[in-house]
Amino acid sequence: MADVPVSSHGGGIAAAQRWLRRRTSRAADWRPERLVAAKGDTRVSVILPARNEEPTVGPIVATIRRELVERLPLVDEVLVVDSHSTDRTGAVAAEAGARVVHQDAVFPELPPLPGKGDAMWKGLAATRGDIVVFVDADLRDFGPHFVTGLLGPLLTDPTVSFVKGAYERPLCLDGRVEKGAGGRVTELVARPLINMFWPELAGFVQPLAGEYAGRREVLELVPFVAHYGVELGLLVDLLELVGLDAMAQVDLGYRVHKHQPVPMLGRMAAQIMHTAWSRLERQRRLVATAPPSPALLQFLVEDGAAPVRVCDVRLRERPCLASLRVAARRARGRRAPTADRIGH
Ligand SMILES: O=c1ccn([C@@H]2O[C@H](COP(=O)(O)OP(=O)(O)O[C@H]3O[C@H](CO)[C@@H](O)[C@H](O)[C@H]3O)[C@@H](O)[C@H]2O)c(=O)[nH]1
Ligand SMILES: O=C(O)[C@H](O)COP(=O)(O)O
Repeated sequence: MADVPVSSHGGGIAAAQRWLRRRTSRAADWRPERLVAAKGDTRVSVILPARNEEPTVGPIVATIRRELVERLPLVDEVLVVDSHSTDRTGAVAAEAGARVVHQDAVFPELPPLPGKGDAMWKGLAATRGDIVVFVDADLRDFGPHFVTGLLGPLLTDPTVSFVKGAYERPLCLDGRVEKGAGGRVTELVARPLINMFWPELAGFVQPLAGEYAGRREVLELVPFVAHYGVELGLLVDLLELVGLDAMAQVDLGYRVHKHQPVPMLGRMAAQIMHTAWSRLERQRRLVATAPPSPALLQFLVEDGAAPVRVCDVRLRERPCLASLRVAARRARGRRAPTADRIGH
């Protein structure tokens, strides 16, 4: 494929390249002892959304507790949000020392929603940290540098609001390891979409990485897409809210995780496309005559047959937590005017 001449790159790509040089660091740049000194009174919460991650959630939680709670006082709370698991994820996480909440037990008055983004939003609501770190619960090679790397820019630079993990992603299938071949939805869907519509974000090496951290005051001001669109939604919304220079990325090295089957990746891709559509509409860059179809018809080859399945991939999202808290306070004020108002 021919290179595009530099002069015809939009300003967005040029901004992304400048940002890449200025705002990218490596996990090894952030010595944990230096971070403990920089932390002061800042409280740090680590949240793991987890659905059926019995084999990996325990070692991840145990490592965080041993290295970053007991050996070094860097992390103040570790929360696992059990996202409708049907295995022993919750029990294993609790045995390893995490606080565990069930996704639907947070804001039980709201209609339940499935999905990773919803689990993260519930985790944000159920924790107190000034800085919140999200880590996927299916990592096979987890080390404390995943957390310390993400905390580095946030604990040492008040102008940074959000930090995303970057890494090399092998594809490990059937005992074979293919270097750089992982992240199929990233490469085939998310990266092209980002370059087309939000080129300033093109410097994020792993825009769909599930490992990232942010300041609560900022994370509570953006909505969370309930499904796998959550990563793209957050990047686009945070770009609008805080600007590119308040975002950073940290190279965390190498990441091995549980690969999902292709039909599942198809659904993930569709959810990401719906998220992109919603942001383009919200930013008034798309005037649609009709909404996109919420259905994805898939052909699943099972036992030699090819059953057809229709999946609902429409966008569902949770509002920004800050607005929900204001609404809840108002409602409480209406119900119990005297006690509530005197106390606050
Ligand atoms: O309904 C769900 C689905 C997943 N998860 C958890 O979310 C994490 C990531 O999910 P996974 O299914 O392993 O996603 P990947 O196939 O690894 O997808 C990548 O791309 C997704 C789309 O952006 C991101 O959400 C992921 O973090 C990123 O790792 C894991 O801890 C899951 O257990 C939930 O908590 N609830
Ligand atoms: O981030 C992605 O692109 C998806 O999670 C798929 O990742 P995989 O190709 O490494 O399974």
